[in-house]
Amino acid sequence: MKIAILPGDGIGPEIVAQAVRVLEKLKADGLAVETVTVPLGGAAYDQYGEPYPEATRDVVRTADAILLGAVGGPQYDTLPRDKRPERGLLAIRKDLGLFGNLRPAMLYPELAGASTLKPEVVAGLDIMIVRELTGDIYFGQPRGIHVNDAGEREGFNTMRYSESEIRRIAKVAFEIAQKRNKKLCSVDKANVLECTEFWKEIVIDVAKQYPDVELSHMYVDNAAMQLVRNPKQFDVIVTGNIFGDILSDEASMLTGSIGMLPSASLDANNKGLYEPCHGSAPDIAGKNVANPLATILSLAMMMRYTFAREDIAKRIETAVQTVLRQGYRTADIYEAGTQKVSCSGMGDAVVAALA
Ligand SMILES: NC(=O)C1=CN([C@@H]2O[C@H](COP(=O)(O)OP(=O)(O)OC[C@H]3O[C@@H](n4cnc5c(N)ncnc54)[C@H](O)[C@@H]3O)[C@@H](O)[C@H]2O)C=CC1
Ligand SMILES: CC(C)CC(=O)C(=O)O
Ligand SMILES: [Mg+2]
Repeated sequence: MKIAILPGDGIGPEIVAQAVRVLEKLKADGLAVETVTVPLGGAAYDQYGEPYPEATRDVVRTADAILLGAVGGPQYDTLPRDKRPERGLLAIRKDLGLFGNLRPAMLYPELAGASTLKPEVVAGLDIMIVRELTGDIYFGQPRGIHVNDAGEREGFNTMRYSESEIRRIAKVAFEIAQKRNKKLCSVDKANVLECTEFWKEIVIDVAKQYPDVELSHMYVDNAAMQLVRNPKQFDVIVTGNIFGDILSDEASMLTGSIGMLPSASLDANNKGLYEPCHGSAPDIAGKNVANPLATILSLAMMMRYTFAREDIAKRIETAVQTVLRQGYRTADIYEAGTQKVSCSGMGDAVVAALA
């Protein structure tokens, strides 16, 4: 397993260090793992003047899988736009063709009290959000800030999806739905946006190849509301890049914290980049208080999707469940009666539970 490690910025290095400790434990137990650490985002800009430099590109293109922390920070917000850390993240996703972003929102029963919803509303919650990751308004041209014909400054972005982009992500979502509860909800804003009206039309067409999957459609505003009203009505959600970005952050709070939500970003051959759904959390960076579990759970997803090692994925996920059962909590999921631990303290507990 050739794994590229991209710590990134803010809390990135702290949380990735804990996942690397898990990897080292697996290696000590006999797993053939080779890692190379390279910068992305602000860290890459600091070293190379580019958020996705050639040195990083060369390594990630030949790696089997990539583990990323997060990128970004206020110190980079005034850079020219193409130098900003977030552009480096968009660039690596595009460069590697990582169009399929899986974001599972699952409630560990031990965290029922940390969820923002009542325990009876979230008990057993297990939703898979399938977010398209290399199209939509995050990539569409034209984009920019200019002076318009009326002589006024204007900002603009373009929401675009080609038929093939919609078909391939719909296929991913239908296949995941087939392996789960055969229920797929496609989220759009087809009532006002042509781009997502087209999305809906193509998803309906792809559905003909999956007659065993029950397809429904929901406008994104209603979906945002339904997620906090009755989240268990959803099993698999498929949506575009921006709606999936927003809905997955929302869904994370049902599981207790954004620090619990892992992700896999896959190409057509299951080569993948694995990262927590959250950002670089500059407000808590360098304090050793961030929750590393989303990153550790992303490593489990790597074992499952890229390396087809369900046994190792389960071993990591069981270790996470064990530490939660033992009562260890980082600050974001802390409740009275549990034991507060630091980011590295949580890493210690997970490594110990892996034994
Ligand atoms: N995939 C990535 O690399 C992403 C990068 N970003 C970037 O991250 C920077 C900060 O963005 P924000 O909007 O503040 O979002 P954020 O997700 O970094 O933080 C939002 C809130 O959640 C908390 N939080 C996030 N992860 C946590 C963890 N593991 N444990 C405990 N608390 C956690 C933070 O402390 C903060 O209060 C920006 O530069 C943004 O562009 C944002 C989202 C994704
Ligand atoms: C920072 C953005 C490029 C991405 C984002 O928020 C995400 O992928 O969750
Ligand atoms: Mg996001």
